[in-house]
Amino acid sequence: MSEAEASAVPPQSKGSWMSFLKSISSFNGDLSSMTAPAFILSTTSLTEFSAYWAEMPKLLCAPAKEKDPAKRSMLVLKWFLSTLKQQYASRNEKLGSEKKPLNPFLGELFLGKWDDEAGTTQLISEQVSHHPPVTAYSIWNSQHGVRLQGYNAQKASFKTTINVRQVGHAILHIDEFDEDYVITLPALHIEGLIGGSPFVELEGSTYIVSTTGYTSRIDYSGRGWLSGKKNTITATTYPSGKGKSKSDIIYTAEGSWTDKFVIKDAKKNDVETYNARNEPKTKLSVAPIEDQDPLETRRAWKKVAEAIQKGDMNTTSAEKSKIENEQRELRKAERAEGREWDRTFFTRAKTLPVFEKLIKDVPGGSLEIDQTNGIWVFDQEKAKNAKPPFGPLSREKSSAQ
Ligand SMILES: CC(C)CCC[C@@H](C)[C@H]1CC[C@H]2[C@@H]3CC=C4C[C@@H](O)CC[C@]4(C)[C@H]3CC[C@]12C
Repeated sequence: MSEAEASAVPPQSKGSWMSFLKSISSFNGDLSSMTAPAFILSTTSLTEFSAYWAEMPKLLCAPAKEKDPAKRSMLVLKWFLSTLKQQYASRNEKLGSEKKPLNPFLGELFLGKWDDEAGTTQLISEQVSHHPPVTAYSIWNSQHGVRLQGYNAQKASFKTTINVRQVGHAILHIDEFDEDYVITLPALHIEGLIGGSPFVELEGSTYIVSTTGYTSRIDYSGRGWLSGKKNTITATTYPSGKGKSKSDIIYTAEGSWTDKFVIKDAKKNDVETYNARNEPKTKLSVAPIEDQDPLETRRAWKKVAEAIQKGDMNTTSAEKSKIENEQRELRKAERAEGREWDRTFFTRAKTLPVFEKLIKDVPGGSLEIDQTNGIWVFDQEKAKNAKPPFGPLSREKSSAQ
């Protein structure tokens, strides 16, 4: 980096930033094992990221009201594209750069709900694995009969920058039509590392494959690519399955996932426009910390978050160590008793039939069970029986009255 180039690295952190950059050029792929300088640490744990899927509940629920399956797949595409800005650019916008999230402990929970014109939309997010780190979530709106569930892990590699491939998927279910949409997750890399203000750029392609017989493919590109513009997306929706042709495109989407995009039909008429800058978000409500269970993320990480906020690295690492030691003890006890940590809301499944069926339409798509410590599904029984203060279901009831 030239002297003249602007740097977001605080003067007193220059040295630690340089050694951090050096250390990642030889790291082993486990993002959680990376140690980073204080100014780049986030006070938010990855379990909270699941909320990005539904900060605009209206868009998530919109497909459930559409009778035509082709239009429904277009509305699912619109909702998916609308989540990208929250997922991949919101820390940037709020904090000035991407930051290193807290690495969730096994069993960590994040519970909340959105109340707005779409009714109540519930969120349950749980860290279902620590080695490798895997976060599972279930998001549902009973009034509209939509349910989203999924889980994800990250595989990182270093080649000029941090490159991250996401392992995992999301599945959207619409009750009214008893249909499913399997959603794959984009690969990303980090830009702006040298200057100390990292941000995410998406790359490659992802798919939304549906039991209705329509597939959307989304292509991501950035500055160095054909379009030359950052955060570019182009997508097409086409019929899938035997005897169908991918070139029989029924919808296209084009634009930017942080700005505007347009969806057109086969006759090139605009059918939907979206402006990420204007779209109103609904605030997620989370129980006050004192009412939360000790497994809930904001309660569990409170002291660490406060120490990070103050820039107090000694307390940060002391409080982090407390959590890590406690976790080590728990694992030790489980091993000694020959059992495994009982996840609060999710269970391991042997197979995932819908996924296996639909993923055939995704080039190279597979469950990669070995990368996620299993197949994770939301367990309705566990959720029903969850005792307060977990009771997101009881929280749902009390709020509906
Ligand atoms: C910022 C630099 C210094 C450190 C790198 C931090 C890494 C661990 C961060 C940067 C961007 C982050 C990703 C940003 C967005 C998402 C989408 C979400 O649905 C799952 C987690 C996932 C995939 C994050 C995983 C962790 C991540 C890859």
